[in-house]
Amino acid sequence: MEIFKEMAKEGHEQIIFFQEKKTGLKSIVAIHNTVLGPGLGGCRMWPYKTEEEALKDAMRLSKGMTYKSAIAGEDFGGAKTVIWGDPETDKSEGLFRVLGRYINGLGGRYSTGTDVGTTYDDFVILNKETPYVGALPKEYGGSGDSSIPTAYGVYNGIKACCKYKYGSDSLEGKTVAIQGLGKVGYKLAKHLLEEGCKVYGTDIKEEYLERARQLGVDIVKTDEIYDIDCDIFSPNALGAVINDNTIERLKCDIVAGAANNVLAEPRHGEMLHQKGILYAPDYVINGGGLIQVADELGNETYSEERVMRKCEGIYNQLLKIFKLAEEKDIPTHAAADHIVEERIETIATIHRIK
Ligand SMILES: NC(=O)c1ccc[n+]([C@@H]2O[C@H](COP(=O)([O-])OP(=O)(O)OC[C@H]3O[C@@H](n4cnc5c(N)ncnc54)[C@H](O)[C@@H]3O)[C@@H](O)[C@H]2O)c1
Repeated sequence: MEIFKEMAKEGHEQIIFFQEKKTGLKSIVAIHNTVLGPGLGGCRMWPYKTEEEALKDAMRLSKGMTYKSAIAGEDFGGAKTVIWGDPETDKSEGLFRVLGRYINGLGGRYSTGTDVGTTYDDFVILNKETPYVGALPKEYGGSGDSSIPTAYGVYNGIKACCKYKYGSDSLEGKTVAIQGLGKVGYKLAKHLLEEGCKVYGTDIKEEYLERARQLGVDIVKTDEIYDIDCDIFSPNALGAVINDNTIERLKCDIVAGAANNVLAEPRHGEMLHQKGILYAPDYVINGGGLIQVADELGNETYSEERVMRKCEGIYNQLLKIFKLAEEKDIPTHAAADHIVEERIETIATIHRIK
């Protein structure tokens, strides 16, 4: 991979490689864009097959964070850390403390937090070496479980989709198929059932199925979720679930859920557009967690009320995106990208004024 060429193509500002022999740390921090503010993005730990795979993932994820932060109206840029290692076997106090020291050396240009393969406990350790970490548990002065605002944001986003598609944001009597009943999916199901939806759901973990069943969710087999005749299909488990195989099967009007990178490729957003299925772009509707961390890091005191209010703002942001997509006759994900790029350009212009 020609790193400088790839950085220039995707617009990355900086990539930092950290290693420390004793602890076995091999880590990459990719800072994509800091026009709006310092880089913000979680830390993923994954047993990548190659160095290049780790680097590509850091670059892809950091760019995604720029877009997520920008569309949420936050004054943070996009960045991400990856640790090249197995979260089951390679974690240690030393590893997270040395990473904390290195991140501290960036002087606030980047703040981190949890992602796939890392936990709150890892960041309580890392926090001993740097204050540049968000979403710590409440007992450690952090803002706690980010799935609460994320689920609330998705719920508000689904209401916006219904407003646009059906002319009313009432969810009463609507049928929703939820893929993944984990932290976000379960809380989302609760919001939807409270508002009179019929909810189908699936997961691969038996204990999650049982607690959802008790809530009133109709459980279906994992593969059946794509075939449910429903108003809304809500992916809250894996990425790339909107692809050539599934699009043909979907019997819904709306796709709206928390999962990241829902579209296998951008062309699948175009395919949904052609089929008349309204897609709530993932990085817009699942911004609740980012909004929470940005509030924790960007203010002297964290305010849960402020975060929940901002999550309600996802409703209007989506309506704006849908309107633009309609005006330009483009897919909704492209309309969201357009708004992000416009905001970054505007703020860059403003920052030039001294
Ligand atoms: N938690 C947050 O604040 C947040 C914020 C933004 C985006 N997201 C994204 O939302 C999604 C859900 O996040 P979460 O925090 O609830 O994670 P989670 O791990 O608690 O839940 C995901 C669930 O999906 C289930 N699952 C895995 N494979 C499945 C399959 N093939 N079919 C059905 N279910 C399957 C898992 O068993 C798990 O219960 C993830 O894609 C995550 O990246 C989460």
